[in-house]
Amino acid sequence: MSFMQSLAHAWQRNDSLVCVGLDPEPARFPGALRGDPDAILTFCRAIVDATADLVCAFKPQIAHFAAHDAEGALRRLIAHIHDKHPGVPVILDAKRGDIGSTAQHYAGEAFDRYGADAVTVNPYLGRDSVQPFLDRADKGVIILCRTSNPGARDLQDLDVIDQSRGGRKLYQHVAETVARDWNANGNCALVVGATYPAELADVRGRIGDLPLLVPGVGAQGGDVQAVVSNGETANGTGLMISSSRAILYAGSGEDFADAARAAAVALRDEINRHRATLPL
Ligand SMILES: O=c1ccn([C@@H]2O[C@H](COP(=O)(O)O)[C@@H](O)[C@H]2O)c(=O)[nH]1
Repeated sequence: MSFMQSLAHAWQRNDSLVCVGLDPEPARFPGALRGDPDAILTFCRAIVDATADLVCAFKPQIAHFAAHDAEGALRRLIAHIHDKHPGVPVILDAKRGDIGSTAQHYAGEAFDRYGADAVTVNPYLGRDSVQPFLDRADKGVIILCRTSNPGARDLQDLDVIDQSRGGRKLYQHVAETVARDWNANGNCALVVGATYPAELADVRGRIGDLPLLVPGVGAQGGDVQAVVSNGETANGTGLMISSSRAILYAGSGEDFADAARAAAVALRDEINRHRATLPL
């Protein structure tokens, strides 16, 4: 099944737009895990098993593994998700971007080495840098558009002139370019931060039903109601609303996985209260 098919099924099956971000920070792990040589895998696997029926996707962030020399744990975690929770897509948050010959290897890293179903990429180097990802038609390519951080304004809001369509902001140009030109295989999505609801509405207005990965609720303070009302599609889906720290570190004791589950239930229910249309 392709990433887009898995995502559509997971939205329906779990009645959820929640994406749980897997950002392990060993310093925040419960004391019981501190002596565990495989603590990153143990922690993330417990979170996954406690929340898999509540999510439309999982999103491990590669730096949180690589910084701890834990790429092997990341690979085994993704294999565990596919094995124990088939049908829940895995988005590798790697924000890759390089010239085509190198991007080819980044695509192989995400999809073949790690077995991810989708990967985040940076469009700054242009179409040829994203092409090796786009060519993997069964995989999702989730392109940075308007990110959640304060500095998103520095470049993404710059006015640009498009010869055929006049003035617009850079993120608006990215949104339209991806929806119109880069999505020939139907495998593109965009990243838009929850912390900028007006820009989220603007992007949704430019891209039809293209899925949006929306980080920034929870620890970054994004407003859930605004995200849903400004970002959902007519059938009440179209969003992967991602939260990492607010779910992973909801508890700090041995019951951390139960606390994470409770936080994921609360987020799913809050989102669903604001959805215009719930799937059948
Ligand atoms: O615009 C972006 C793009 C990616 N991220 C990533 O999402 C999570 C957010 O973590 P929280 O703990 O829920 O704040 C993290 O992995 C970021 O690298 C983002 O925040 N904004």
